[in-house]
Amino acid sequence: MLAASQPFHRRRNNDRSQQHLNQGRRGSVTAVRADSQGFHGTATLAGTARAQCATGPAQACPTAVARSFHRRRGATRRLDLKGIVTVHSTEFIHIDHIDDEPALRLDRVARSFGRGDGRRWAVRGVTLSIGPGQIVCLLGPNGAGKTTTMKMIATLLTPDAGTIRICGVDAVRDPRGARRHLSLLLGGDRGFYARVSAIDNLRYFASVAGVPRRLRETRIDEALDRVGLANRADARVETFSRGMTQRLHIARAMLNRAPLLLLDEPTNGLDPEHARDVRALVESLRADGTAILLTTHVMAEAEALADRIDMIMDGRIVASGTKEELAGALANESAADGMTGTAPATQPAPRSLEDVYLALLDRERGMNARNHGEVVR
Ligand SMILES: Nc1ncnc2c1ncn2[C@@H]1O[C@H](COP(=O)(O)OP(=O)(O)OP(=O)(O)O)[C@@H](O)[C@H]1O
Repeated sequence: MLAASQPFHRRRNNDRSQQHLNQGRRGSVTAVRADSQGFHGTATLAGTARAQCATGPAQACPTAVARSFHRRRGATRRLDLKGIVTVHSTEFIHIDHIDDEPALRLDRVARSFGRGDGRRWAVRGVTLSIGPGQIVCLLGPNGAGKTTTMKMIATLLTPDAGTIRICGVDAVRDPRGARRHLSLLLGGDRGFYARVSAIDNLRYFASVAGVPRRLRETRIDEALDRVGLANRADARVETFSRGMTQRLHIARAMLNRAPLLLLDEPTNGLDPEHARDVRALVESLRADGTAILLTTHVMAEAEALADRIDMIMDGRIVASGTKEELAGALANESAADGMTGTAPATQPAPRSLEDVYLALLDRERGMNARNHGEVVR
């Protein structure tokens, strides 16, 4: 296994051809291994790239990139190499000029509902980005704007202002193009044909998701296997428990191998055992290089999974960082307030994410109340 971001190439390993895969001036290629059969595994590539496949096809490659290799064998052209590319026994791939482009970038995104006096802002200028293999958790109280943000990213709602780019594609100008790079998991009991088997449901959704016909059965088998439902593939969905249905949702979300996965409360209503299974699945998707935006009200889940927590309140990101960074910022503020006499200097440092979250809520509500008071006076 090659170390992350390590450029590499490989010379003739059999009598077929030279094998070569290297890194460009920017960006990274991670988690690729080579053996006598060629290159295997998952290359996580950030950005766009100029790529060449000189002598042979990239076999069993699931992404648009790899499909382009099949079609344009021997040709050199500009390809989108954002997200994950699984490369098997590729004869010759040369990659240069990888631009750094996160899987998701939101810039001052805003959305309101209603008109005239009844107009209310649900999201007020959210800016965030997520790179490959990163899990960002959007945490916030009911009505904070999490689902509205998710829906805008999923192109189900149009923002009133701001830009959303998914793997470099503008989601407002080109929603169809953006959708090719994302999967949305809303979960719950709905979303499948109850009287149809799990595998036939996935066949239907694979065709809807635009998975090429020749790759569908392999993808479906892999997805069912990965979520532990291979032995229930022919069972009707109506016979599934909640946990099984949720795992089937994840299998569905895996079909198009999107580099960006949106998970809205993925363990909502699951018992601890099934919630643990779902979390393990989410972690394995991150290990593949998938960028994941997650909403949850389960603090332990956010703490266990998130590389970064973006706390949203009243449509704004009010804090962003790891639990330790958020706790540190709160402790510094508390110390500064102690010095100015606006708060006791000896407030205990919040320990769990729940403590941090509740302290941040108190801080924001206190600030809002003070600002409101100033306006009223
Ligand atoms: N279709 C809609 N019409 C009018 N208002 C809406 C609509 N959808 C959301 N809102 C409002 O936008 C605000 C944000 O709602 P949103 O569902 O995004 O919050 P949330 O953080 O996902 O909440 P929860 O944790 O309860 O799911 C709320 O005040 C909500 O009432």
